Amino acid sequence: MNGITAFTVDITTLALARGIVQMMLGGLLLYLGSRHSDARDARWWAIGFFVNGLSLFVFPFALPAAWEPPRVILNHLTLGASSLFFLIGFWKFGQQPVRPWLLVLLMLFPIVSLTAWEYLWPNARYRILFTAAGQILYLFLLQHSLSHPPREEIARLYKRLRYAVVVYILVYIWSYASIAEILPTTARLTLGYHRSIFSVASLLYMLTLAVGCLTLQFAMLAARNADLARIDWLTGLLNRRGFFNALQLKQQGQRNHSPTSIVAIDIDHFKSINDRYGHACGDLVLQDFSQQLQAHAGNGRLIARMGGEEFLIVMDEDLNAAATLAEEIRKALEQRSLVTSDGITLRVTVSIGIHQVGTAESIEKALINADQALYTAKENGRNQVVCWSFRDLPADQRHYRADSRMRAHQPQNS
Ligand SMILES: Nc1nc2c(ncn2[C@@H]2O[C@H](COP(=O)(O)OP(=O)(O)OP(=O)(O)O)[C@@H](O)[C@H]2O)c(=O)[nH]1
Repeated sequence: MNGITAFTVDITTLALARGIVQMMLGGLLLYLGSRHSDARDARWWAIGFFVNGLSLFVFPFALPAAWEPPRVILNHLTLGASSLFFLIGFWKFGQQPVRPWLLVLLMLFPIVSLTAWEYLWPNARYRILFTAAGQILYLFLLQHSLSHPPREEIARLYKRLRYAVVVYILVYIWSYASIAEILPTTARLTLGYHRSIFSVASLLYMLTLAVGCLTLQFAMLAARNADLARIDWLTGLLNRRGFFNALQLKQQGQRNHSPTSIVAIDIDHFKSINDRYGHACGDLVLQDFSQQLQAHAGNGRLIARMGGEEFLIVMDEDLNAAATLAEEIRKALEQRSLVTSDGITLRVTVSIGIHQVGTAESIEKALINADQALYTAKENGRNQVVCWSFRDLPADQRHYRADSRMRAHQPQNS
């Protein structure tokens, strides 16, 4: 037995086996997509694997010569179509825009290839190479889409999958450059050996892609489940649990001793919105208010809905910055009116307590102090900002005013 026969693979059996395995993995993705609404986009990948499997199925069977043209057409079209489905799947999974013109371009490759080299100027070599050029374009687009992971949790998976695609692009180009006789003779292998390497590489690549798609889908479901535990479903802000987790992570990662301030916010007379207009209107107010909070305080600050109509912002800034932000939010709410689809105009105001964490003060104590300032704001007549350090002043002096007194203020340590 010489070296070449020892490594030669039965390509026909391999193609059939690969087709079957791909279809089974596609079925698994389809099952996953039908079981979880969050995994619905996995169905694009599933269709991709089925259609690609079909392109392999059409070759191993011995058919009469009359069947050759439909077999070639089916092979080229299914190969082209499968790339569309894979790309749509990755674009949707990665929350990237679907670009129809690129899909049309990709599908044009096998169509033009068949029209030109199968019918107008029959040339099997050109036909294969032209369709392969479309596949190379698809692989480049695929690796590009993998450079933008939709979430931090799956960034590593994306990176590894991208490496696999890049390696396959190299093997693919080597293989077709060999077929086209572009490579120098020294870089070429005998046909049987070459085909074996390419078939095995394609098998490994498709298996990697299938396992990668399944792993990505499970990783995304796990990440979304983790979100459910830490994100408030109504407003999309951190919930109480998410807030304390994030606070813990923030404290662990904090190296410098920048000031930390807390802004505690509560919507005034919120119960009366529910009582007067119904719970749905109350929910709408909470959602709108959360959007306002994100718009005003959104950059790098912790924003959470702690329960009911109570919200918290934690920021790495001093009391002056907290007071300015709090007053901005209060004013924005005072001037805002929300009109529901039924034409109901809803207006709310907010009471706010602010506090800068003292150097020797625990965050737990600081949160209680911010809360106390908030209740002082409620007692004081609502729709105002109260600083905890001013709580012992006469009632008309407790709330924040954009005057020099606040700017000169130094927080007390407790
Ligand atoms: N619509 C809606 N209402 C909620 C939700 N969570 C809590 N609430 C309601 O929020 C209201 C809070 O009322 P209170 O604690 O009395 O406070 P308030 O009416 O805002 O009065 P003050 O805080 O004193 O100004 C209650 O009626 C709760 O039922 C929610 O997710 N959606």
